[in-house]
Amino acid sequence: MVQRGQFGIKQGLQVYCWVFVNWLLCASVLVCVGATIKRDELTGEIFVARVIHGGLADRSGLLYAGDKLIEVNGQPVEGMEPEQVIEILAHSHGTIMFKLVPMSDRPVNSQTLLYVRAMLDYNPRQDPAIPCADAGMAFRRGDVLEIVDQTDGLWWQARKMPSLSACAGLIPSAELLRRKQRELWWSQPFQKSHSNHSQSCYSRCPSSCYSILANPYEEVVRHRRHPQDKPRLVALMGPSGVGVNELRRRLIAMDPNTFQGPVPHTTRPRKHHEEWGREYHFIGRELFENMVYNHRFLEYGEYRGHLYGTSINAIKSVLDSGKICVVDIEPHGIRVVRTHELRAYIIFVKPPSAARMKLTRTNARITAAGYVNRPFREEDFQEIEEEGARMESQHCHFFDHLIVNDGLQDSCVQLLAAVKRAQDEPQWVPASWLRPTDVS
Ligand SMILES: Nc1ncnc2c1ncn2[C@@H]1O[C@H](COP(=O)(O)OP(=O)(O)OP(=O)(O)O)[C@@H](O)[C@H]1O
Repeated sequence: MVQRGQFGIKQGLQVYCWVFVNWLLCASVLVCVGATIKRDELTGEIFVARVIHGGLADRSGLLYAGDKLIEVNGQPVEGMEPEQVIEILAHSHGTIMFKLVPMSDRPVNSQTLLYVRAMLDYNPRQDPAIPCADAGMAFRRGDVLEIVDQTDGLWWQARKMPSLSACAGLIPSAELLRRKQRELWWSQPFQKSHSNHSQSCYSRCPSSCYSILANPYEEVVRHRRHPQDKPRLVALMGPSGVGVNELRRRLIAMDPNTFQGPVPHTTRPRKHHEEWGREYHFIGRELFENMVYNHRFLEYGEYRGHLYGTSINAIKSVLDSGKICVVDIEPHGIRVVRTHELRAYIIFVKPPSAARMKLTRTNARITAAGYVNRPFREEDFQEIEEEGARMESQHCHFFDHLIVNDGLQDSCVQLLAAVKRAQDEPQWVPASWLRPTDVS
């Protein structure tokens, strides 16, 4: 708890008294005050470097970035190192008195809030460059952050959403992250071994490194689909064998008037009982290859000399009909469905432990492109678990929801609830989806 008082203004000097009750000592006491300080190397003067948004100093409205610190508890601070000032504060009990010269033009805070999704992990405790690690905020890939202050080009202030704490923390700006990631990326090929390095505060992206370099934070907005809008595409992703197809089949079977899969294209000849556009869109190889060339497929492959694929147009025609299109995707399909056009809600189907799968998959069969159809072996469960962990660690920042496919019944209930939320409730979506002029 803190009480404060403005003691006086004299010849441009202001004296503030801060009384701390139930004082909690932390490594850098200025974190309690909610401000960081810096020293002008030419003059030796100490300045308030930044005021942490929502912190004590900010809420009091008494300290501003740029104010010159003259005395702390009666001790002149000019010429001191910032650490020495912090030392004085650390030994203060009950009352802290600041004497300072306020900066001449105190800024009016006119910043608009920005929301971003982090595309990488960050740990201020492992970042030697951060001005004050205690004031830093750790985050993980996929976290949505509210950027409350971008005054400093290198260090932003942010809160993690949903925001429970009123106080913001320091995070590296997009520009600083781009710089750091570039340095890290360039330095890696010249290092002999990766195993004995101390862990970096910026975890290097394992894939699509270039796009993460360009955009370490993706701007997002909270958006609720209008009832008249097309439904959102639902994309299920998971390691082969986890049960993605089973869940998709069951969802569609539960309510075929609401859910539908896209009709695939194939170059194989039509059988007499098949109808064009019902089982498949039957097309010639030349047209199929042309569609591949023009990136019109979410995915495609060859089986016994014939091409098969799921086209973007087939997905769009389900959505245009007002039904919720449900597809399964591989990791490379993420960028195809995460667009202004398809606006996919991505659900990761995560395997339970190999031991749990061994118990629950006793009657299950592993199938792969018509070549394999056999009961699961113990090593299959191990592989599914490992592949699931790999997928999650590499792509978790793109997942809107995660379901652990343990019991099938329970997973179906969870899936249905998630799909309903995706259509009816506000979700964080890339801001570019709502700006028609942006290329997504
Ligand atoms: N939760 C579950 N409990 C028991 N069996 C399950 C569960 N989920 C899926 N299965 C069974 O596991 C087998 C594999 O599932 P499915 O074919 O859906 O895998 P998949 O993830 O689509 O893999 P692939 O992409 O290789 O086809 C099927 O026999 C399915 O019925």
